[in-house]
Amino acid sequence: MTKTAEPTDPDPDPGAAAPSPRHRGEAPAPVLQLKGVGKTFGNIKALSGIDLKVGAGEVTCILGDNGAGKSTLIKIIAGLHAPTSGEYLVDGEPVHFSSPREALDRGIATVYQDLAMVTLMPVWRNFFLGSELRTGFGPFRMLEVDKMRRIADEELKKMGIDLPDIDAPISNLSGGQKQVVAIARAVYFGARVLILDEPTAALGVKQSGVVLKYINAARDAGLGVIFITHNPHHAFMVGDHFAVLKLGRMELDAPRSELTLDDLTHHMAGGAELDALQHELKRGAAPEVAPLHGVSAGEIGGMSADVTAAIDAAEAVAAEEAWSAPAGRAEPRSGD
Ligand SMILES: Nc1ncnc2c1ncn2[C@@H]1O[C@H](COP(=O)(O)OP(=O)(O)OP(=O)(O)O)[C@@H](O)[C@H]1O
Repeated sequence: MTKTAEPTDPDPDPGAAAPSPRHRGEAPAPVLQLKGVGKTFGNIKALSGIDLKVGAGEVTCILGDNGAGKSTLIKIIAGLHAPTSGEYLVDGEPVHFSSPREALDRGIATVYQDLAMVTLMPVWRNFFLGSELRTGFGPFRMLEVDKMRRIADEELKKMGIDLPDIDAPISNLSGGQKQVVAIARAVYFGARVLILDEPTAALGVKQSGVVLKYINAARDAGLGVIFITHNPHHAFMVGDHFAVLKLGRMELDAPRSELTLDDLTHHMAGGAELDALQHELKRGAAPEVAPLHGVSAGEIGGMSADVTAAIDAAEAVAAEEAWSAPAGRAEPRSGD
C-alpha cells in the first residue's frame, strides 16, 4: 500500500475555511479509533484494554508518568508496533499497519522528539527530507531546488513562521522553531492526524508557548492532533480531550468539559495515592521510607510537594504568557 505522499492543495484563503467541528460545538467524527488495544513484550504487559478516539479538528492529550505506556501507544498508532490484542480503525475501517509508511499513507504522521532532521542541511531541504521534488528522468533527474525553497518558505509563512533565511542550516533554529518546521512539514504532506511526541519536553517556557500556539493552528486547520506530554499545564492550554495512562491502563479518559486543570494535575500526580499520602502527612505520620542524611521522610515529602507546586505554577504562568503572545515571527534562538 506504499505510495508517495502528495502535498495537500494549499488553501489560498485560510480565513474563509469552514469552522471546525469544535467551533460549531459538535463532537468531531473519529479519524482513528482504538478498541480494547493491548501490547505485550514477552512477559511485560505494556498496554491493556485501551479505548481511544481521535477526532478531526481536536487535540487529544495523552499524559502519563514514565513507563505508563505512552511511547508504546504512539508506536502502535504510528504503525511501528502491531497491537497484540484489540482493534485499530481508521475512518471506521480496521487497519493492520506493518510500517510507519503505511500509517503515513493514511495521513497519520508522527513528529518524534529527535525530529529526524539533518542539522547541517538548510531549512527548506529538511522540510522536503525524504520527499524531495525532482525533475527529469533516470540519471538526469535533478532536485527542483527553487521550487522547494519557494514552497517551504510559503508553507512556513502560512503558519505564521517568518524565518530570516530559509537557506540557513536547521541547526541555527531554536528547539521550538524546529518543532514548528516539523509540524508545518507534516501538514503540507497531507497529515490528517499529527502525533507529537513530547514536543515541549526539551524546551524552555517561551519556546513551549510557541509550539503550543502551532498545535492550536494545526487543530484549527482541521487536523486531529495527538499531543503526548508529561505536563498537565501544557496539555490543558490546548487540549480538547485528555487520556491519562497509568501502568499500561487508561486511568482517565475525559473531554475538556468534564475536567479542570486541578483534576488533571491530580490524576497525573497519582490521584488517590497522593490523597492518602497527604492525609498521612497531615496527621504527622511519616511515610514508610528510609530517612536521608538525618532529614525525616515527612520533611522531604512536604518540601518536594511545595517546591513542585511552586515550579508548576510559575511555569504555567510563563507558558500562558508566551502562548498568548501574538502569532508572527518565531522566537530567536536565545529564547530557547
Ligand atoms: N521494546 C520493548 N521491550 C520490552 N519492554 C518494553 C518495550 N517497550 C516498552 N516496554 C515496556 O513497556 C512499558 C511501557 O513503556 P513505554 O516506553 O511505552 O512508557 P512511556 O509512558 O512512554 O514512558 P517514558 O515517558 O519513560 O518514555 C515499560 O514497562 C517498558 O519497560
